[in-house]
Amino acid sequence: MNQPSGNKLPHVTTRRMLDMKQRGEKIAMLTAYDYTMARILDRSGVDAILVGDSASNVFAGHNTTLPMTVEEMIYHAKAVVRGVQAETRRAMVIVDMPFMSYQLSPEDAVRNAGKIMKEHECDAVKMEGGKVIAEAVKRITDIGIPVMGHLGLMPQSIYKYGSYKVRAMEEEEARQLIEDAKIIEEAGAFAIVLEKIPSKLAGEVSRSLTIPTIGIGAGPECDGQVLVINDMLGLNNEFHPRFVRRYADLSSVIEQAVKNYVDDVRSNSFPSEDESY
Ligand SMILES: Nc1nc(=O)c2c([nH]1)NC[C@@H]1CN(c3ccc(C(=O)N[C@@H](CCC(=O)O)C(=O)O)cc3)CN21
Ligand SMILES: CC(C)C(=O)C(=O)O
Ligand SMILES: [Mg+2]
Repeated sequence: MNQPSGNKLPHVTTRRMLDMKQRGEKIAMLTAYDYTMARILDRSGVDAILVGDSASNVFAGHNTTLPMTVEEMIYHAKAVVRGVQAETRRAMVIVDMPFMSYQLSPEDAVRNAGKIMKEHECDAVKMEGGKVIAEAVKRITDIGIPVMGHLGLMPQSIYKYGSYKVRAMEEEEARQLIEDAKIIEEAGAFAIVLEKIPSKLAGEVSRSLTIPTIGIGAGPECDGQVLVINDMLGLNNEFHPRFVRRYADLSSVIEQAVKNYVDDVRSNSFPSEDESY
């Protein structure tokens, strides 16, 4: 059935993600921040595209994700949604709620989640935290907005941790994480990102939940994986923690192409007659 707007719903839905977990099919997610990249990702068959607040680092050049605003997230999300709509709209588009857009109160969280959902046609929002944000997660899912959780290393809390080291290495924090995962599932989340925690713990959490876990630096026992697109394409080679697998070396490709262009301009070999009117 066609939507009244003429826009299609995504092929991958929260329901489909749950089915994938039950069938043991892994979920492949990547981040994107713009139209061009979103088109390529959707065409390539990725299951979900995360408009991450990592845009703060890789797009805007900040040191942390904290400066990102709701308006900036919406700007990126709109571009990404246009990208998947230009393709088959297969992938789900999930948008990170930025720092301080859901921590203040459940009311504020609902307002901001609603704003993010209303301004474009993304499919879900993502929020970092356990017990503390459970009420907000429940309120947001209750009004019909799918929520993805995010536990383990939570970059919006980096000033509390003081480093990007592996989380939940100790018994107490691991126990807390298992409990938080359960709480976020019960609050209504459809999936949970597990960032930079031991594989064994991620496996335990994945088996204890009905909803899928999406890991980043959390080992092979998660129900899916996510990476920042710039990292996996080798666009910023300075950032290379062990959980990043580099599938391309695009920074070298771009550097060489730009060098060639600069040489061609300087030597007057670009543009040619064919490239002129
Ligand atoms: N480009 C990029 N990729 C990411 O995965 C990412 C972002 N940015 N920004 C938001 C968060 C922050 N994330 C991070 C940041 C650092 C490490 C990390 O492993 N850093 C150091 C180790 C730090 C330590 O052990 O003290 C490293 O090995 O590079 C991991 C995830 C994940 N997210
Ligand atoms: C690393 C992923 C999970 C994320 O939250 C982001 O890109 O902002
Ligand atoms: Mg994020």
